[in-house]
Amino acid sequence: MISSEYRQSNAALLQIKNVSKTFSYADSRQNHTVLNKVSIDIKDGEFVTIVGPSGCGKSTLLNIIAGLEDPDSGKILVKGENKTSTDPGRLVIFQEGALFPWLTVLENVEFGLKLAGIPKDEQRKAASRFIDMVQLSKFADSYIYQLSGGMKQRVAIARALAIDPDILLMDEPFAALDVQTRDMLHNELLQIHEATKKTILFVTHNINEALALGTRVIVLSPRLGNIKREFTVNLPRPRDIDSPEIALIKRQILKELEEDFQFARKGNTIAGAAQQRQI
Ligand SMILES: Nc1ncnc2c1ncn2[C@@H]1O[C@H](COP(=O)(O)OP(=O)(O)OP(=O)(O)O)[C@@H](O)[C@H]1O
Repeated sequence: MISSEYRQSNAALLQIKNVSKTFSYADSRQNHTVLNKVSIDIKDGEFVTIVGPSGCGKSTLLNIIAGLEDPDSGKILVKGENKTSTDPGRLVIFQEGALFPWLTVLENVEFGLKLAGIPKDEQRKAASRFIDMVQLSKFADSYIYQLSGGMKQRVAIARALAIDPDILLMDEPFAALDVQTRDMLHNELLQIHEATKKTILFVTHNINEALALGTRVIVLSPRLGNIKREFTVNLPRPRDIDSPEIALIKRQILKELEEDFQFARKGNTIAGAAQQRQI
């Protein structure tokens, strides 16, 4: 829960400060610097999308923010507090919802609440509220294996919301779904954002998805291991992805990424780029 003083202070809820991460490989002499001093401030209630080509470090950044992975240097601050491990205040929803197939929808959503020691009747009340919010009330007693991919992702969203995190971290949660289901879930997620005012950080390699959802779109570059450019999208949502305004921003994003696509096609890494600059 965020205090009213904190809301009034207008400070960033989440601060990513100079985060760097390099992976080394036993079978290769080359290291791969995926994130190179990345800094982002996110305010309470913002819906920020991060877009970038496959392999640019989106998941690595999200995992570091969630406390699932350690940065080599840099810090993650939430409400000004340094965070170094996972906690229910920062929850990730993955592409595969990571649900328990042997439990029902209701039991899955109640699970985290049970772990948090919430009394049984409150568990039921909170779980039912969020199952209703993702429009799955009729399926509360269904088992996960009986659900479609889109329904599973709705359960994952309900389960995360029930725990009332400060920040919802979403790692390409709709990437495996068909286009119609994805569009439907975009609209549902926007309604949920409107209703709950949760802070959401959503990563995707899909520019349309980033532009449909985000009030701010951050373009991550694998060549820089950092932010290439940031766009504020001051257009009402739900948005018409084919509108001239969106098409204009999309062209700008593609232009920003063109260099990176060429760079990635050559199989380069940031370490390689640094070496090239020295030559
Ligand atoms: N644990 C790890 N060990 C070694 N290399 C890793 C590890 N995790 C990620 N990488 C490498 O870091 C780079 C960035 O990976 P990451 O998954 O963060 O990218 P991404 O932008 O999320 O890609 P995608 O859109 O395909 O999911 C990739 O080259 C990947 O192979």
